[in-house]
Amino acid sequence: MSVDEGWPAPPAEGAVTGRVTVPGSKSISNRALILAAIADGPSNLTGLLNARDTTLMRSALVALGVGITESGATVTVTPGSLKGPASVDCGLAGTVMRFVPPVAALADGVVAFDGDEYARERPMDVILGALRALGVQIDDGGTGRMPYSVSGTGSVRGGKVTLDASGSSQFVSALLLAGARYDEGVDIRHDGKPVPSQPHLDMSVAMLRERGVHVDDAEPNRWVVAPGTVRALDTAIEPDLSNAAPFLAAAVVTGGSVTVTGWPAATTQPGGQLPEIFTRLGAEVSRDADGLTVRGTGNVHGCDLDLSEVGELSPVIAAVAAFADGPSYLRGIAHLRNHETDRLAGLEAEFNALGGDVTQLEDGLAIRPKPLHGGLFHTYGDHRMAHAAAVLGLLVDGLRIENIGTTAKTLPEFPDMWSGLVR
Ligand SMILES: O=C(O)C1=C[C@@H](OP(=O)(O)O)[C@@H](O)[C@H](O)C1
Ligand SMILES: C=C(OP(=O)(O)O)C(=O)O
Repeated sequence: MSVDEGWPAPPAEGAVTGRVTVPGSKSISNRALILAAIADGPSNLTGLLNARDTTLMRSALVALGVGITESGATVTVTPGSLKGPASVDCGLAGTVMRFVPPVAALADGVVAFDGDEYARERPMDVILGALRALGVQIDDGGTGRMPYSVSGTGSVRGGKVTLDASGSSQFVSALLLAGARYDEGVDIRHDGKPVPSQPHLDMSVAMLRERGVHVDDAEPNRWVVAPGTVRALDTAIEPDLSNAAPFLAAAVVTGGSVTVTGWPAATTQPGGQLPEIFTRLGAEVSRDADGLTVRGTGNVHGCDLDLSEVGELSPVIAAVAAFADGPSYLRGIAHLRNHETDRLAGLEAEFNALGGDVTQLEDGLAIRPKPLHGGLFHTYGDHRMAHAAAVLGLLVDGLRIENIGTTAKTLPEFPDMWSGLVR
């Protein structure tokens, strides 16, 4: 058996300076694919992310009977009549394991879902329970987890459903995205602690409205999707701003300057909050026609940050905070325990193994900066743990990243792009 000795994280030789172009947003790409698959005609998608999560989404939709072809930079999605039997591999993709079952419910036949070993740990009970309440037959052996199968009859009644989406916004987005195709549409109420990741909910609603679907989200914790057609739409996908985060962070911690090209003027991505977050951490942010530029000032400030809306940015922010002039508190992110790994436990364990002082809070992390030493940083199959490790490795000699290949979940080019920027 070969032992993974880890990818030597390139140390910064000085201030990291450069320009980076990141590929398409995972969250927009997978929503665009789902919505195109249930639309009233073919859609042409450009700038679609090509990574493990989008490949899994494409395969899932093709297995259900959707046509997907590629010509140059354009991916054309042609809706077909949705049919089982089919098997869907979800890998570790939350957007596949949560967003595809509500679409599979519209298929005629049985659709079986499975995924990576750790995917079986990610909660599914809320979305499976909601689908049952909307009239869908699901078999999960009573576990509320993967593997499960959805037995569709070609249509879904839909209607009212109450759920607790405090564990993941994806439970709500999943129903929103397919709901217009249900006979009665869908009327979702959330009952529980706050739903995280508001930008991702806004993204779902905005993308539905762009395709002519009527969504009423005026009442807090309630979303009503009218039954109707999802219009086909040719779409250009924005760059993935969450994947831009580690590159910008490199400027923050080394006192350098990094520009991410094509930064959208307006966005529903959580990364839209990065300018404000990096400013609070001590950096200077500017934008021009070329993109967004973050300049490190030589000082990183310890901060108390509520990251509940932007949880997926937390690992990289934690890495920046490890070099701050005082402690930082990252709050509102208890749901990170449900991500690709238990990110709070993972960040605590791995930072502390390098000599750090990180403790889990009930809903987040306390990070007290300390001198760190090298070692093997475990990623737990989590792309964003690898991003965090790479940021640490800029200033910590001898840091090696176990399974750097895990970055292929959303950015297969990460190791090359990172080495290209840092060296
Ligand atoms: O809808 C989406 O595309 C996502 C929603 C968020 O999930 P949670 O609300 O579970 O954090 C986010 O963290 C994930 O990376 C992508
Ligand atoms: C939480 C994440 O992914 P997923 O879509 O698998 O939930 C993430 O990318 O940070």
